Amino acid sequence: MDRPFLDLSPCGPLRGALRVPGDKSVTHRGLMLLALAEGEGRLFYPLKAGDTLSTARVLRALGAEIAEEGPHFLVRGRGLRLKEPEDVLDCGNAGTLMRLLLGILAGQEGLFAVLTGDASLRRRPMGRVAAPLRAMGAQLLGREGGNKAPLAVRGQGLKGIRYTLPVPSAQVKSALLLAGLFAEGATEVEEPVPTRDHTERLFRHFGLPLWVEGNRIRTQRSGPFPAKDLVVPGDFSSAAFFLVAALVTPGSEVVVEGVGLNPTRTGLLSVLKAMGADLEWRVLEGEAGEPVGWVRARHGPLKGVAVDPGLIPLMVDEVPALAAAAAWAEGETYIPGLAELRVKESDRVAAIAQNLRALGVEVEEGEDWLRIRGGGVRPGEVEPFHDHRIAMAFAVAGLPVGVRVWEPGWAEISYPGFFQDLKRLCAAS
Ligand SMILES: O=C(O)C1=C[C@@H](OP(=O)(O)O)[C@@H](O)[C@H](O)C1
Ligand SMILES: C=C(OP(=O)(O)O)C(=O)O
Repeated sequence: MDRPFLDLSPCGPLRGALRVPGDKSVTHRGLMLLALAEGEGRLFYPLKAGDTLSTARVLRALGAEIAEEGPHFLVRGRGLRLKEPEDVLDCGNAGTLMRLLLGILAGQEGLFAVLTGDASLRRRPMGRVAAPLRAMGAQLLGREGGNKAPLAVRGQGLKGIRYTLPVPSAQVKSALLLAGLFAEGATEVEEPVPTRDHTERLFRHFGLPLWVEGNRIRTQRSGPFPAKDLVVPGDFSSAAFFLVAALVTPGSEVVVEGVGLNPTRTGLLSVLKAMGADLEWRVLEGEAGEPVGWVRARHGPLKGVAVDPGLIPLMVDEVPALAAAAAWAEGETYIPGLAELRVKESDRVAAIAQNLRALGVEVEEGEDWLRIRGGGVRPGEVEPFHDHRIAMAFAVAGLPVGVRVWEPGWAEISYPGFFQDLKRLCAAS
């Protein structure tokens, strides 16, 4: 069978301004909370891509009305009570959808649902949400004792628990906070290291119960709450590819506008700065409690660094983009703390190592670390391993010299139009 590919010829300087699609994490959560709210609310400038369209489809099967209004979504919520779906709920490729939805469905008393996903999602660990949800009283069954989808859930009366996250995961934290909205008593999550806090910010936006003390986040059962419009900022994770593309391509200068700059997402900026990157950014406004602004990146020399493992949860989806920058840096970059990358859409540690080697870069791979010897790449072929971030990161790594990207369509999971935007900025020079 012929596999699709895209040949990117060597790109001259990238120049110009760009708005990236809406934030994926905020879109998933905005749709879910509006589906649980009472009345109609609009989600302005959401991400409409593979993952979030899966969320819209699944929420419709659970009785929410979701209409498209140009680029926006108009959602009529169910007032906390979802409808029993008539068929299996297909979460596609979206881990965030499956894990957060398990939290919501666990507390929908009497409602039965089966969740599945594509081959990648069916390989990913769900025990991390199933175990604490069961401790709250959830009834959950699935492959490997509830660790792998397909998963069946029958909603129950839940009881709040106190839970310390064993892995830094905003998805686990969010699943428990969402379940806590339906549980008796308080639900408290302690996170040893900070992870993205979009759920907390959206709870505040919708006036849902929330207390944060240091690294402890608490909620409790909520009564019906009214829908409220929400503006979705641009996705920093999508912006990251263009920032790195500009940093590694001689003569480039790119500005990404209207992008979310939530500090629990922007760890990459600190690491790139430490590498000597010519980067500037400003927060200009807030939307739904999320800081939004612009970031400018100019090409210049980069040097290798040893990354602080504590920063990884604040840039967990940007490690493939960082690896692309490291390939062009002078000297060695050491990236520890990568255990979680092994259980993403692909084994990202292995996928990064393999693609760097395919582009002629020397790399050492440990169980949870990478050591990348920089100095530039040579033309080659990139294998996404069915993973959007790998496809985009290595398109960028190879951009200055030209690269073939196999199955470029994977980028559409989080960024429809990625390659068009890339070509437009290259052509603008
Ligand atoms: O909560 C979220 O929206 C996300 C959390 C992260 O996953 P983990 O919670 O598994 O770290 C991240 O990798 C994913 O892309 C989105
Ligand atoms: C890990 C990701 O998403 P998810 O876990 O929602 O599939 C990602 O977008 O990089």
